[in-house]
Amino acid sequence: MSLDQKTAPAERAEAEDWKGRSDDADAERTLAESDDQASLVRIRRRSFHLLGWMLNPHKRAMVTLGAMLVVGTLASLAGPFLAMLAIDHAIPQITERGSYTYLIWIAVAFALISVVYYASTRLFIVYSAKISQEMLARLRKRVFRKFQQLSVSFHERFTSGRVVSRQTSDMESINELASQGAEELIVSSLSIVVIGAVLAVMDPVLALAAFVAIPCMIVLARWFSRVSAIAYRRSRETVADLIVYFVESMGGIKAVQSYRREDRDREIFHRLNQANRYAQAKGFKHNAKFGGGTKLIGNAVIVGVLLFGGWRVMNGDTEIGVLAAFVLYLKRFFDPIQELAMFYNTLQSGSAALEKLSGVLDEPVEVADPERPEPLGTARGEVVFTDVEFRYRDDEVVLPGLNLTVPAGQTVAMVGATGAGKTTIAKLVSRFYDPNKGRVELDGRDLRDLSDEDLRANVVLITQENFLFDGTIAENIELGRPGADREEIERAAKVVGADEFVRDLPEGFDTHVKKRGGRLSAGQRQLVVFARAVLADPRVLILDEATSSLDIPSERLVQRALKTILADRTAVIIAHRLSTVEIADRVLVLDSGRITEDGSPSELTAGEGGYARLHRQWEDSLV
Ligand SMILES: Nc1ncnc2c1ncn2[C@@H]1O[C@H](COP(=O)(O)OP(=O)(O)OP(=O)(O)O)[C@@H](O)[C@H]1O
Repeated sequence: MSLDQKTAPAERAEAEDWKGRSDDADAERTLAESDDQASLVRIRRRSFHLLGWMLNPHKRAMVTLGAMLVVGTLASLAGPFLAMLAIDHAIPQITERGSYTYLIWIAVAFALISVVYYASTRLFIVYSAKISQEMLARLRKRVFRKFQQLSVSFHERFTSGRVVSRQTSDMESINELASQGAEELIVSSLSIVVIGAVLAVMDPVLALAAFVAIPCMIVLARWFSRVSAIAYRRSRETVADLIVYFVESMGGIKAVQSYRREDRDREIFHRLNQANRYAQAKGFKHNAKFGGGTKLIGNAVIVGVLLFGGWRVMNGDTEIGVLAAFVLYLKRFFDPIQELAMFYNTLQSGSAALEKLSGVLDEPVEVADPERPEPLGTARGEVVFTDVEFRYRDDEVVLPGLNLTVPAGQTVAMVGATGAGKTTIAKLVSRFYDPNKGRVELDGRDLRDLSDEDLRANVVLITQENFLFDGTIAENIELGRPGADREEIERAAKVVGADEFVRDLPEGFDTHVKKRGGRLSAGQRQLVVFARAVLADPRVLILDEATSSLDIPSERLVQRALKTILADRTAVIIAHRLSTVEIADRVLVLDSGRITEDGSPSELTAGEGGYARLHRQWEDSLV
């Protein structure tokens, strides 16, 4: 993990594959430079597809919600019109004939419309929130599932910070778009059209005078959309950088503290924080200019309309109630224009988030389950590599053409210098990756043709990571074979010698291991993982440096247990400690992805090869 300042830009470049069009300026520039119109079209189509998937289950509800919104908006717009009727028609009836009937009808209509407005707004808010939250929960679930399916290679390339940012800031942008954006769009557009029409009908000349301001508003709105899009994008980028850095830094907190990187990390975080602050401040500055500008234009129009309208009233060209309604409507006419420009931002960030999330969902699952898996049942455990060539993405070739047969039941130890390719072989047997060329087979079946279920039931990899999940020791062991009873769990623990330390714990097998097993020592965690593997009872067991955190007595204990555990299954042991190698039937020495020595431990020890040399050095060290 890199905690360096360069992390963010490097990651941004990495993120290109599943970025949205507007994830960052660099990405956008890359697309623009290559004039990759096809990519743009593909990304847009991908986003629309995702949007369609999100909206599909709610189509009917959306129509109902739209109707509620239209009713609510129309009801809210009725006020000034009723005021006009009251001033121009109802009040003259009182003054001329002493009749209050017209005014009472207007008051009743106003009360009814208010009730309609209240009911429709309330229903709209409750149901739109329900639907948007359902939509988001469904999307989050799908994205989570996708992240689970994506291969180890994906997660090795994309840091957890990026993944977290997809599930947080991107979801938030979509939430904003779904919960406020759509409402703003409908209410604002409807208000502009309805008010414009009402004004034009009430007094076309006065309306024309008021509409002179529209081009100014459009120019201002276009300026705002342009500058705020840049500021918005910058603030989103900086928020994402903050999340990424925070997650990465906290993920490596032990290393940060032990290497005293706190000051440096604080400095980097401070810089990212400042960048975010400036980006946000810039956005607010634009908002202030735009908000103030629209108000200024709106008020200038109202002043103009008052003067011109007053003159028209004096000349008897229009009614005073019409002028009052005009003034009331004009305010509501310009506010939506302002809201539409703001909506543009929500739309921008929402669609960028959609693009990125649709990219994640589109990411090919490199190690995919076959469409029609070959049934395996219980395997014998023969593992065969045939002409296997492998490289990590575009890096150098790690395995140039490996041929290896491990007969069922054999215990093979792999030794070799750091970087020789031992772990890579283990990952290929566990199918965390597929070979670029050649085949890896289990009992004559290509691993690519096996269902994930069959593969995981038959092949188990134990690494030195010793990952324990949040839960009790018993629950962690039970993961090996879900549904196993307590007796089986305790027996598995006994086989690897884990029962002793477990019994010393206050709650025995029901002791909570805390986050990632933090309650246990590294060696204890390893024993729990071993017990889990014993319970799983796979045909092929791969141990990658799996005993490295055990102390000598525990290792001896596990080694004794290993003899029992490995007795009737195929095993591949990767070990730096030669004591572990001793129990193997066969030793492979690896160098740059090639097998340079292959034989029983005694044969190789007796020879003159690299293994014999290593073995002598090891014996000398023991002395
Ligand atoms: N995820 C990865 N992405 C790119 N290259 C990788 C990756 N993992 C390993 N490599 C490279 O592949 C080569 C083989 O690595 P591997 O982990 O298989 O070696 P190893 O023999 O297990 O080493 P060690 O004994 O240190 O664990 C190394 O050159 C390493 O840099």
